[in-house]
Amino acid sequence: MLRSALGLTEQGMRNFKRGVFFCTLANLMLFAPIGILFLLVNDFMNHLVNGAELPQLAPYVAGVAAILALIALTQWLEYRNTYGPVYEESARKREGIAEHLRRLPLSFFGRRDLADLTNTIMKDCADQERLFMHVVPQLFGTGISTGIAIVCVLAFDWRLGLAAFWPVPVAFAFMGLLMGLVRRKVEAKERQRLVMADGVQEFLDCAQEIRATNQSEAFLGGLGGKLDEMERRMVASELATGATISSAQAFLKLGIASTVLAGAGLIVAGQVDFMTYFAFLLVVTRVYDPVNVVLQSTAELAEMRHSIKRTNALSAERPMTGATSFAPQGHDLAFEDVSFSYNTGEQVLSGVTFTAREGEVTALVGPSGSGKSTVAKLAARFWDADGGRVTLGGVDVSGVDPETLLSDYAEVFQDVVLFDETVMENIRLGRADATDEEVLAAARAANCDEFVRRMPQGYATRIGENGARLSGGERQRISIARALLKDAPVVLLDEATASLDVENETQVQAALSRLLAGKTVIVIAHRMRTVMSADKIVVLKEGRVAEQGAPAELMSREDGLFRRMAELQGAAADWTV
Ligand SMILES: Nc1ncnc2c1ncn2[C@@H]1O[C@H](COP(=O)(O)OP(=O)(O)OP(=O)(O)O)[C@@H](O)[C@H]1O
Repeated sequence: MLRSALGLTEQGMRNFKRGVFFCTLANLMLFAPIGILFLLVNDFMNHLVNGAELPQLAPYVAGVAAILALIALTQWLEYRNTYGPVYEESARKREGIAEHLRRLPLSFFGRRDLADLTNTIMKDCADQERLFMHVVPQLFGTGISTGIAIVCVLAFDWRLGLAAFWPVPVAFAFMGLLMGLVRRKVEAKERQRLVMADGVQEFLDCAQEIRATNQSEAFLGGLGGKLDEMERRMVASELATGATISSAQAFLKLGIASTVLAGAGLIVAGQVDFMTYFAFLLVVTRVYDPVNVVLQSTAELAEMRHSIKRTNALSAERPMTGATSFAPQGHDLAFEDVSFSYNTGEQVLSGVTFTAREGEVTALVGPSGSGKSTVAKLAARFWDADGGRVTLGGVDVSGVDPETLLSDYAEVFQDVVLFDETVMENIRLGRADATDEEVLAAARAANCDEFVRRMPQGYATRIGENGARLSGGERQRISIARALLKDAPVVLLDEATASLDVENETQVQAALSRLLAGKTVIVIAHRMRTVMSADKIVVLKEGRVAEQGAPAELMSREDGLFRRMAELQGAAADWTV
């Protein structure tokens, strides 16, 4: 319960308990000098009032030295049990989140906006790291040690104890009453921070389009508005937090006054001796400091609660799981009455049934938005179908672990993702254990060799963030080289569109023909040449299979849809064939 509220792993909780223990010990040790001072003053009073011997200072000095050593030891133990383990816990948590994200279905990434997700991984984890280092163990430790001190003091003299400590519950009750308001302000600030981060990310993502359409000023104006709102929310949050804490802390000061008054009254009535009164005055000057710390930290907890809630919500997302042993009978890929909708609820595929056979090229054609890319995504279990099933070699892919399944797939999509690494490493992504020779062979087969050798350091050239220095055709050939290296039995291919020039297109086609030989190929076809040379065509329209068959067969249908499309190709611009 507490572990989940604090968002800790099991090991983290064990370390946390140790941290709290040593923090409590360190705090209790800080009361010890008061005890020594009390004993010393008591001896002196005895000497002055009763004529007892002048106390020896040596034992007190030794006592103080021993206590200082003990304080140093307990603080060192507290430090060791909070700081180091917090870094480890933080690393564990980040690794856990990364591992979890790896297994989440793509539907999750569609639902969550990326700025929010980045915020959770980076800022929330860092916030928790800071708070678990500087605030939470100290909050618990101080709370416990102060509680122990209060019980001891009450046992010593309950009347003076009450006079000293009555403001403590009042201050906490006051905090409790206003915490709802503080939390709301903190959450509003955090929401606005996300809006802000979204705006900045959008600006960076669309910088080129914004400039091209002369929208920079308008866009920056909008961003400025979000920044102003952020500032307002931050001020409101700081104000609510600060005012609540200061007011609660002000209550505590009343305890000093009530102790002085009650003590004076009890002395006059002869119910308390001067030394007891003196001891209480010493305790009162010391005991409110840790309570102040607790009050301060309680407000910080409001912020932490928000960030823990978000990391916990992320961890609670259900990952995609499945069997890690996968033994398909061949590699025919079959869609059986498949229906599917994205999170929006709109039906994207309905009753889709077709088989892409091993050794054949199956071309998907249809208007923009008819569901071709969605079919390709379902084939590789990037998403799970809502109805019907997708099978590979007779095995339902929804029962197979996504990573195991994907080892049988190679994808060449239009939006090729490249990393700011060397060309060699970008190709090696196809198969991590490939040797340099194998990478070079794949690059040659994908017609990358010529343009790579023209680069300053050849295969050792870094290609810039997302391959910014490469043309569309070059990027696609790198992606084909990756797929060749992987040599998976199923290839999903989203053909490049008109962005390729003639030379590039010829090179890409030659590379593709090597990649596709003997594989189960699903191609989202954009060129007539590909469509006509496919073994089978599946025509999609509004998420349904309108027609399917060999190109010649579909062309021979008098009033067939595909035939009409092919004939009207020039006029019907929105059909991708
Ligand atoms: N991640 C997503 N979330 C919500 N809806 C989506 C998502 N991806 C696609 N869609 C919707 O699903 C429908 C089918 O899209 P899909 O990309 O499969 O079509 P397509 O035939 O490949 O289109 P195009 O030829 O333009 O690439 C469209 O209405 C699209 O808006």
